[in-house]
Amino acid sequence: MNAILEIRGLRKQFGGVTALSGVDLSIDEGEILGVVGPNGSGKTTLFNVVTGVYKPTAGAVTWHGRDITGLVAHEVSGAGIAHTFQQAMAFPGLPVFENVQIACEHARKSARPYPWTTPDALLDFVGLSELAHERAGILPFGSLRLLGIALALATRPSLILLDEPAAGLNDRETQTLVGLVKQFPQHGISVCVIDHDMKLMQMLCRRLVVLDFGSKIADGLIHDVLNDPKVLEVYLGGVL
Ligand SMILES: Nc1ncnc2c1ncn2[C@@H]1O[C@H](COP(=O)(O)OP(=O)(O)OP(=O)(O)O)[C@@H](O)[C@H]1O
Repeated sequence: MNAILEIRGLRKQFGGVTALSGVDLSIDEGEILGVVGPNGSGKTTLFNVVTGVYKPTAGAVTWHGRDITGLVAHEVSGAGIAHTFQQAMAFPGLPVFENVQIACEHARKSARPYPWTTPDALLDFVGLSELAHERAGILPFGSLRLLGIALALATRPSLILLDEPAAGLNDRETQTLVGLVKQFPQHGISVCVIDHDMKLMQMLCRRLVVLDFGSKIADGLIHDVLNDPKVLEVYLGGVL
């Protein structure tokens, strides 16, 4: 496979806390990669360091062969990497449509054909057209998550990092989310998804990475990883 993102020796220290202790990871073109791990294992920090929210303490991030280590968030977004957050990042006082419109106005220039170039197309894709004129702040939780996806897609990414996209969603909303995310690769968008929900991971991912205390302890086909004794030990009595 062709790696589009390569992470080498990534380390992040918060004072005395080592959130990432030298992680190597690659994401292939067209794949949906899952990242799991117990609370505090460094998953969100990994996304935050890749997307420029935090600067790494050491290590390198390469995107399509270009060193993007330490770029700030808008530069990473401009390079084609989008990020959805555990907490929705919409403007709560503005209508849904305007939220998406603002994001579309900041879309990067990309020569690649893109299926969702207008707010209407994005809202239609995520199923929020009927709520276009509601204030984002009054949306139910599941709809807010879908808005977060529309905002990320509006930037025209070729890689999207999803941080616990199904947390708090009911089964129907989770199925909707899975249906959307599975379409991304056919539109040239690779995916890396963090979640605690192994059923979700099995629906979405072929490959799974496991972090524990800031280190990668497994990386392989999801079936193999979920049967790896090291992984079972980490999750013993837990979510597996
Ligand atoms: N801004 C910060 N300042 C200080 N410590 C932090 C900060 N962000 C994360 N940490 C610490 O780094 C470690 C990894 O946290 P992180 O949020 O990346 O884990 P996680 O795997 O995403 O956890 P969860 O599954 O609970 O979201 C934890 O010990 C956390 O307390």
